[in-house]
Amino acid sequence: MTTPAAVIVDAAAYAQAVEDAVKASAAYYAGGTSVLDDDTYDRLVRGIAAWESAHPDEVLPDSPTGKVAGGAVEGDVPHTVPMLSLDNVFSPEEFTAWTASLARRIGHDVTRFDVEPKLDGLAIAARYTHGRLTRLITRGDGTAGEDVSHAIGTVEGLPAELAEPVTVEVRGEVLMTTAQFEHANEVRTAHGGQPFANPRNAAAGTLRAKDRAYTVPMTFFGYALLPLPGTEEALAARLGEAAHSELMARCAELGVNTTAATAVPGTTAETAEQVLARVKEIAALRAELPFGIDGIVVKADLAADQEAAGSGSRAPRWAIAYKLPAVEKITRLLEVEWNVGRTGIIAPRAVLEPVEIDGSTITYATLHNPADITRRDLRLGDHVMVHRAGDVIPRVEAPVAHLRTGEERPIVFPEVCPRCGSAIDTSEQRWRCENGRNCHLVAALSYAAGRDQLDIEGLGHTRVVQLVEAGLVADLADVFALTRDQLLTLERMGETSTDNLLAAIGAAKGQPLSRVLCALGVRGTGRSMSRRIARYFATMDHIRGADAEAMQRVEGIGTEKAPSIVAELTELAPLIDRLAAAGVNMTEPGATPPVTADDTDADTGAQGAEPVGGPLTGMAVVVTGAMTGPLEKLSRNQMNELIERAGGRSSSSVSKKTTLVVAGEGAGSKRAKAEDLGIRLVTPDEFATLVADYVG
Ligand SMILES: NC(=O)c1ccc[n+]([C@@H]2O[C@H](COP(=O)([O-])OP(=O)(O)OC[C@H]3O[C@@H](n4cnc5c(N)ncnc54)[C@H](O)[C@@H]3O)[C@@H](O)[C@H]2O)c1
Ligand SMILES: [Zn+2]
Repeated sequence: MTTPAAVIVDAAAYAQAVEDAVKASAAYYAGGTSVLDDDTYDRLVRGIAAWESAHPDEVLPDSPTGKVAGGAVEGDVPHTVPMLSLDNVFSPEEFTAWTASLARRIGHDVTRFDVEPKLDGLAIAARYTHGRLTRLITRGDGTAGEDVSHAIGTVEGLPAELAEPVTVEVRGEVLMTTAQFEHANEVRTAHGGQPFANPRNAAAGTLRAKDRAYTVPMTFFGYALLPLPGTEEALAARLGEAAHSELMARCAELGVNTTAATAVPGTTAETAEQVLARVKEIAALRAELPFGIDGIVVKADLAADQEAAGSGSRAPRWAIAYKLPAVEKITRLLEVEWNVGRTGIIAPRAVLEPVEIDGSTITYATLHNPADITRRDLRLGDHVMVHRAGDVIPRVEAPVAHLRTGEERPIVFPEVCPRCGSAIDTSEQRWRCENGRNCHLVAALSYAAGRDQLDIEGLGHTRVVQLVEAGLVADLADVFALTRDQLLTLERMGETSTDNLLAAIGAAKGQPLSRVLCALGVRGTGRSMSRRIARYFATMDHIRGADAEAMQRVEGIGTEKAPSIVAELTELAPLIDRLAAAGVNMTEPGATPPVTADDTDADTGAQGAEPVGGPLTGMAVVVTGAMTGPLEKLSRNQMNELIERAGGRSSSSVSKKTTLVVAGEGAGSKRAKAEDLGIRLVTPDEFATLVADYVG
């Protein structure tokens, strides 16, 4: 489950890797500003360890291996008992091997195990004198830590006063819950500071910061309880003999927060199998926990077993961290897309430089809502911490602000609905298209009525919204059923505009099949594809009769597109029937249906659709510049329709395959390219003469 170690090829690369790791580690523990994500750091250290085991004589004194905190941290407050790190296992096999070696070391199977979540924060020692919290100390290098008593009062779960006036040290993890992290970044950016990349970094940076103008809460979970020099003798003896599970219960009695209060309480287990079953359970709950965990800690429960196992300089031998795959990686935020959901919610989505997290390549991540983007101070081009756990949709945790170059750009929020163009309701955190559930309908109808489709003048966006809101249309066929009386009930709809609109709707019924097809908005069939399909099949009946194989005979439709077009047309069948019943034209002028196998040899079938004998037969034509003369009023789409009626193929770019370029006034680069390639050029007037029989 781990990513491979970084490959170190020589001594110079090794020295560089050591330097990089120590630097990253120092930044990580000091203020949570490492340039590496944990997975990358761990890979680097595994690479260093691999090189060192092959070159044991060349190990550098600075090497992070075998040291608490990679040797990058120091402290001046000595610990009574070292605060160590933990060794890792990554699989059930490695775990079972660990239990076996521990059994060998202590001379019998471990009597009982504790299984606890491995909280992803920082270790801290909290000293209580006669029940009062007097000192907070970081882990440091394990022997001595740093005094961070200034943080007393900001850590939930670590009471100022215990339930009993005892002198003890509580050890545990300080972290930020997801909610605390969000809050911390909000407060921080509001004060002009830079956001933290993730909760772990936020806890590290916050714990060590002194004299902040603001305080942000953190949370503590205890996982050890031990005597101090001032502890009453009997109590010290009891603590020294107690099993870990008993100490945890004692912690809770004293008023200290422990994992007992969470969805993943520490439990005990008798066998390695039971431990592994519990590991699975905790791993499955990981994605839903309100705080981060990076593994499961397994400990020998009994003090006697722990004592028999002893400790190394970096880690105890009676405990192990069963690591879970990394759920966070650093990558770049390339773009933000705005998608409109079924209910009209407009949700931002991050487009990322692809990054692999736990075996999956992540390209998109949710950003929740616009306020969230502002709160996180995210910018395009930012390095971002991306989080993905289980099957939950990946999310952008925060920018990695200390990696900014100054080239980052602000994220532009949409001013109108990106789908239907209506206004956006921004009164809630989640923005919503004012058309709500009708957004899709408004977009679909506006598109169908557009100039290049049914070209219904007077049926612009505002009018469509009005019709939909009045409940007069629920699909395209309803437009053709509108009555004069219905239209007259609408606001700002006088007699003249009503009659004009009805006339335009009437005229739209005569549009060629290619435009009717385009108006249906079948995915993968824009203007030119709709024309090709319509010219090939000539009638809607033939189009609907085509299976995927027949559909593929149309130029540009491959094995992927064909079935989806066929399927969508089947879905649209009731709508198409109603359109036809309303008198909408379903044939393509000038095209002849393909000859089918029923009529003649199957072999000739494919040729059937090519319009025969037009003046542009076999030609690839590009139109550029402004049209004049008889062609003046034609839009580019209408020009393309004309070309295809006359037997040619229309294209928007000039290439070696182009046979003719119609260059009007103001033609620029396309004309120049045609000249370069020696392609035949004609003026709009010459072209109009050439296709005279097909104009209008
Ligand atoms: N990104 C970076 O640049 C960078 C640099 C250095 C270290 N790191 C990360 O830090 C980790 C190694 O450092 P480490 O030694 O601080 O921690 P560790 O992951 O090796 O584990 C030891 C720590 O686990 C914690 N812990 C959580 N729950 C516990 C429980 N129930 N019982 C006991 N301990 C518990 C304690 O703080 C303890 O000190 C690695 O995962 C590494 O990726 C990252
Ligand atoms: Zn909309």
